[in-house]
Amino acid sequence: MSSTAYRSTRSASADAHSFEEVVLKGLASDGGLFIPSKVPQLPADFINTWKDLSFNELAFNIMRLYIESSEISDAELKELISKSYSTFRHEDVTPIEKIHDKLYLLELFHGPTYAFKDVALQFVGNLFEFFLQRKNANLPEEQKDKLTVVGATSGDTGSAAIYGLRGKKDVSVFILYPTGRISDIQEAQMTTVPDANVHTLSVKGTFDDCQDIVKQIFGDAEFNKKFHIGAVNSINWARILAQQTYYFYSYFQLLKKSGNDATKVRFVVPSGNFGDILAGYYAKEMGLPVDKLIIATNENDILDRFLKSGEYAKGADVKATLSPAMDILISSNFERLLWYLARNQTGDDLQAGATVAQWFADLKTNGSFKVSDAIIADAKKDFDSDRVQDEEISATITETYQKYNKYVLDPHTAVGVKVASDNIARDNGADVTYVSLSTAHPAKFSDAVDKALGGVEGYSFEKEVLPQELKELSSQERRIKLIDQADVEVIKAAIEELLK
Ligand SMILES: Cc1ncc(COP(=O)(O)O)c(C=O)c1O
Ligand SMILES: N[C@@H](CCOP(=O)(O)O)C(=O)O
Repeated sequence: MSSTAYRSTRSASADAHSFEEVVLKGLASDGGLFIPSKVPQLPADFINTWKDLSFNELAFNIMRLYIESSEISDAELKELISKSYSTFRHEDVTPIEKIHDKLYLLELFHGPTYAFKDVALQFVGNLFEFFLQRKNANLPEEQKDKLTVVGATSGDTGSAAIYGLRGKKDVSVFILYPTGRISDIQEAQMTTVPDANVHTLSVKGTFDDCQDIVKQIFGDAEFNKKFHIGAVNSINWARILAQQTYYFYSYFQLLKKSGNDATKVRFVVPSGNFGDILAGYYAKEMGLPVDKLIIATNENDILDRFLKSGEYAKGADVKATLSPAMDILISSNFERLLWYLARNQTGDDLQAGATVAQWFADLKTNGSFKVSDAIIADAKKDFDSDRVQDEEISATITETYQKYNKYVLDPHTAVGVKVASDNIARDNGADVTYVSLSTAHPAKFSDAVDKALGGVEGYSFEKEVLPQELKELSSQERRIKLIDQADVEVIKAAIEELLK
């Protein structure tokens, strides 16, 4: 049975949206995020019937539970999935790598831009194209629906969105990134793409400024009506949906690799905007036997502070860390989890919407809100958290390289590995296996990797880490448009101008 009625996290009234509407709108008009109010449940014998499926077959089975076949037929969904993952370099799409008996890495960086975002954004790009082609079939050019995708990035979403959408018919994409706060390779990936439908805006400010501007643009009814704004950030439900597959796939891979020995499985997820780990929450809620989901943050630790104190507080300034893609003050996707936590208290969807709307109004006016002890206790049934400092990131990269066959971690993955290792030490030999998500290829973050490994004898970034494809980017011409004011009106004007 599929779970097809989507609603907004901030709606206090009966609210039902189709999958297509949710994907094309991105953000609800009340500022909330779309969610399936009922999480579908797995078939009772899913372990036996699903454990030997390929990545694509699993993706189909999972997505089928969330998308009505009257919206996308079986054949169409299979075709979308197969097209999306044909661009990956690894036959398993997202393989797992054993580090030691208790720790596995889930490698999510085998897609076109070497980051976990490709798993969702290759699919989202094809989905946009599918819906638009269907809508626009047989319409004269001037009546065709055109989508203007506007996204904010701290480096990885932008490149993955651009590679997912470049050259797509009837879609233009605008990516805002904070000037000087992304790595050189990330900027090269985004700005060397020559397709006419791709635009990048380098904004003087932080990622949170960019994310805020994007949300303001979604809230601007007139602009939205004129340009049909679409979302590629994880506020778009399709991102979260597509990311669920690798929790299932890695669970089954782990069962095989460990000879069915992995009884308690915990996923550790380097987290910023809370999209990646939220996909794991849905997998767990559907019935995947995950013991815990562990949020690993860098020093921008709003999520870790929340789980420890119950207060969701923006904090002071964002800190520039060695894991820049996670330098985020407000985790926009956390709102989805908050809705389920609020609903668990009363069982009432409408009441949950009113509660979440109030929390976010408080966040806007006071910079924080606090939830009850009961809600925190509920969150802790599924989640645990920890924060990692820059020195620990460097030490983890060095230690992993030296101890585990020269395996090179990217700094975000190192945040997860550090948290997993601390948990393993605390478990004191207990039978728990950790799968830590490897969210980017180390080549994307040469500064952090070189800082950790530069002094290690025999190490060479060029020879051991940098793929030829990324090496070639450095000599390509970049198109950089600087925006020296993090201001929504300035950005809107730039978008209008470029669309002309
Ligand atoms: C490499 C990398 N790791 C981790 C994260 C955090 O993921 P999320 O924002 O889904 O929590 C990001 C950015 O989102 C990222 O680019
Ligand atoms: N770390 C992200 C920030 C945007 O997050 P998203 O997952 O909501 O798109 C990035 O790399 O851009």
